[in-house]
Amino acid sequence: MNWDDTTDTDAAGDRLVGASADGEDQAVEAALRPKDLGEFIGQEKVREQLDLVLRAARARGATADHVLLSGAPGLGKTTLSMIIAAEMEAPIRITSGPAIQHAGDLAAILSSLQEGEVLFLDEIHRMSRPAEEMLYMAMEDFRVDVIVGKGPGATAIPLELPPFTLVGATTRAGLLPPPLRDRFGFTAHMEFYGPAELERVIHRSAGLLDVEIDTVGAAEIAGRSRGTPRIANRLLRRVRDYAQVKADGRITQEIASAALAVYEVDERGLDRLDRGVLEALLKLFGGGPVGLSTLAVAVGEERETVEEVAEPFLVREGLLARTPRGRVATPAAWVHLGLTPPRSQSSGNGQRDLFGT
Ligand SMILES: Nc1ncnc2c1ncn2[C@@H]1O[C@H](COP(=O)(O)OP(=O)(O)OP(=O)(O)O)[C@@H](O)[C@H]1O
Ligand SMILES: [Mg+2]
Repeated sequence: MNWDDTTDTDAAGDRLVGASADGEDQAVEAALRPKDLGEFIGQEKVREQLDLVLRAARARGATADHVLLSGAPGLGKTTLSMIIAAEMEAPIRITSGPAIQHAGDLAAILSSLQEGEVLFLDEIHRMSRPAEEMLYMAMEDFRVDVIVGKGPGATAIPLELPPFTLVGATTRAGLLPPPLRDRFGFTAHMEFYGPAELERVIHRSAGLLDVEIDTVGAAEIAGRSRGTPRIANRLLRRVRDYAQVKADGRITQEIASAALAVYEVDERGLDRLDRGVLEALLKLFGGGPVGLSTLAVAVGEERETVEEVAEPFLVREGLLARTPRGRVATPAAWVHLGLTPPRSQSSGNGQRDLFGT
């Protein structure tokens, strides 16, 4: 699976199905975060492996190995970092790659860590090069060289650090330089969640938000959540609003689908932008192939918005393919929009392989 290109650009504004956290998410997410590994839903392999790593470290009375968490936005990286600290009964310090511009910024943080502390470095792929190089030594030898002075007179003063656990998070593991990747003792790849797992996330969150929801109501929301707990929680809040205003507050399947129809999130989690792109591709260009720029003009969006915001999910869902000749709709796209492919579709416009003819 390739989620390296899952980028939510500002161009798309605050989408209900966007995977990045908006202001409201940030405010409520703290309350919805699972607090320990047992509460963390899904990601079985990651959970099992991490459990072993942490238990073993605890049994040895040692600081846990450095952990790298990689995965698309909203899959639980920040949540897991906090769980790691909680499981180790260690304090956690939170910072991010973009916040560390100079090696000195990092030296200041590292030198103030307590023994056993968890340092969570979000968006670790966005750290500056000099800071990254300082981090190599800190991770391996628990030591940094602080450079004092400039030019030929500059001297490096070694500084011992207490043992600590670095938890790095990245949505783009591919962008990490190998020397950095290699210094993590354990790497967890977070996958998109299946519908059953998302249902559990929704039931759990509904409980915490004190909302009544039935099984089919939760399934309805789960199916539209694009494999992402953050989106599941956000859709749940919007459905809750609707249930409160239009009904008795209880979430059923009818309420969930009526609410999400209002917000234009369809059964598979496509929103207006996604559907607009697909519709243009099918109705105006007979399913393609069509160039990205032409497609973007047709939907009245920036090229980047179509490419970075709409397409990754459509590709992941198997509704659209990027080919050397342009964008092509798959047979599933025609089915999803309830349209019939034109006859010429299967006869020689570059889609042979896709249509199996
Ligand atoms: N496995 C899970 N079980 C229950 N809830 C989860 C799980 N994973 C994530 N969540 C919920 O989804 C929300 C988003 O998770 P989190 O902030 O950890 O994602 P992230 O991977 O750090 O995203 P980003 O890349 O944007 O920083 C949280 O509020 C959390 O409650
Ligand atoms: Mg995060």
